[in-house]
Amino acid sequence: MPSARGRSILKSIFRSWQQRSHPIKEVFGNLTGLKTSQIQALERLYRRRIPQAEFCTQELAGRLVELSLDIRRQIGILVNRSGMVEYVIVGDERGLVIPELRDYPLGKRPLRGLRLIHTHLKNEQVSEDDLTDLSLLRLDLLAALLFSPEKRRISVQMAWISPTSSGPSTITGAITTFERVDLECARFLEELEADLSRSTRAKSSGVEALERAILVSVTVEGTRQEAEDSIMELRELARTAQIEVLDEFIQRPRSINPRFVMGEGKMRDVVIRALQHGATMLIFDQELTPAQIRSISAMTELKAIDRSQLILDIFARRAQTLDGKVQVELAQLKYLLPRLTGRGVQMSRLMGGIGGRGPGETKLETDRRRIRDRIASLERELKELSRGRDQRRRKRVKASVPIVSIVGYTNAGKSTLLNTLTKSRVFTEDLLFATLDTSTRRLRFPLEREVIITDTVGFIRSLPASLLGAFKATLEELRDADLLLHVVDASNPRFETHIQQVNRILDELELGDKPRLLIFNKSDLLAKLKKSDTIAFLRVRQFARTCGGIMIAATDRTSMSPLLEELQRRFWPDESSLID
Ligand SMILES: Nc1nc2c(ncn2[C@@H]2O[C@H](COP(=O)(O)OP(=O)(O)OP(=O)(O)O)[C@@H](O)[C@H]2O)c(=O)[nH]1
Ligand SMILES: [Mg+2]
Repeated sequence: MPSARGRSILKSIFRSWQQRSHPIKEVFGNLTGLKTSQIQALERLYRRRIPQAEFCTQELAGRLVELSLDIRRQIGILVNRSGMVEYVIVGDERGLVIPELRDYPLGKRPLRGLRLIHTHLKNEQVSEDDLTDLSLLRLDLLAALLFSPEKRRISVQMAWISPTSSGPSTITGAITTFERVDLECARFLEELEADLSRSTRAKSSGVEALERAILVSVTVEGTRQEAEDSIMELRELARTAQIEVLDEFIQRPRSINPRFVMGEGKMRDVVIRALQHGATMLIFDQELTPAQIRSISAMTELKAIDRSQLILDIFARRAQTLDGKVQVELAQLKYLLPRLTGRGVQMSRLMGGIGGRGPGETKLETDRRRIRDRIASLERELKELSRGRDQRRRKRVKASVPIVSIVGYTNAGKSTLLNTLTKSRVFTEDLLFATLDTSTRRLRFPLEREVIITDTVGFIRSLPASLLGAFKATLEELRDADLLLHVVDASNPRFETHIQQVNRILDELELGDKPRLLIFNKSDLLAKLKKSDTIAFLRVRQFARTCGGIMIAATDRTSMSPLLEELQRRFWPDESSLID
């Protein structure tokens, strides 16, 4: 549970988003009940300068304590690396709320460039809430000025973020008298920042990932198991996009927070974890609205994207042919259009995707109108391309060669099957969405018989509507198919969900009544599955038996016979076996 103060920090940050601009030298916090002279005294704190070598002068510390005792509230100042006071904040007896640090965005730096020096009226030590502020806001340093009226002396306790073997964590120093603080401030911060940068880099070494992400799933529907399966797939998608996944969070609240999707407490945990691991982005398993993306990235100072955008991004990387490229750009623009509100920053945040592979930097500045024009022109181009496809199709239909289309969940082994059957070399890989473009090959049977086989883009749950729309053109070819080979990865314990999802998408494409043959692929891995997940193994075997599915290993040519026989039986039922 976040502490009361933790919550109030978040709330104050939320609130301050709405207050777009503020006069620079305003005193922050609740000033009600203060006399004008007291407010003026607080405002005068903005004129102070601290020499770079010191964290705070003794004189200024004395003044803060004095004012604090006068108004009986905590007072804090945020000081930048040049020793200038950037924020003066008034709290209450027990704490203070740091405003949004708009002029000090974090960017890629490990520390904010601001230190907090604040008074503790009751001589209490650095608290949990202090440490939360420190790590959440990544302050350079936090100093509590403690004051005991009996001794009439100021003591100091400091805390800072330090790299440790398990990631950055907060260190709290001992309480000491002001005179005995021995800190060469500028150098200390410089070295600390360098150490933190080094440790984050070292942690993420290995595969040079473009981004480091924390996955978040927030759902009110379904079981926990479903959420876990789905996030596991999101992890695979991230891997395909060469994103390093650092951690995952699943939250199943009673209702969804409309602004941040996850609850505020969870949000805080996520941000702290992001800090610890040096994450650069959050990926949500659920679709986010444009407003949610904006709120979350403003709040966390991390890029936030959803599953659809991740899939779009993968497609953008993978598109090879003109057809594929046109379709992906079309899908990206269609995804973007309703999300444009006309502000440059928001646009680039959305378009940037991962490592900025949106439809191009110059297009970022184009307005809705131009995007619409572009969509129209891409659609024309696509129509042109599909005309060529139509002609080829017509030829095939005329030649009355049976057409078999391979469909199935992504990574099921569709392209491998096509390759093995037709001895060709369509690109296959153990990543999602290896295939974006349909490939067509001939499969020859003896006695001059042949069928045409097409490989298609893999399906996935929550395929973004814009993508499905864009790929409808290529998937049009499925309409001509005499038979759909629905390839299932039998070694995947979630095979049933995959089958359902594929069936659902086929229905959506109005292909529900096409003759279909279920192919259970990767049978070579079943022995392993039997050991690791016996129940899944029994389920898949049972399923294949009851639905008349054919077990194969697409990587092994010799396992193809039952499939070839079945094809032959379906297309040339009168012929006796042609297979050797
Ligand atoms: N062990 C084993 N691996 C297989 C088999 N068939 C395919 N694979 C592997 O599964 C991975 C995915 O194969 P692809 O043929 O690219 O799958 P796909 O269905 O075309 O995938 P997308 O194009 O991404 O939708 C590759 O690493 C293949 O080598 C099989 O029978 N056994
Ligand atoms: Mg493929």
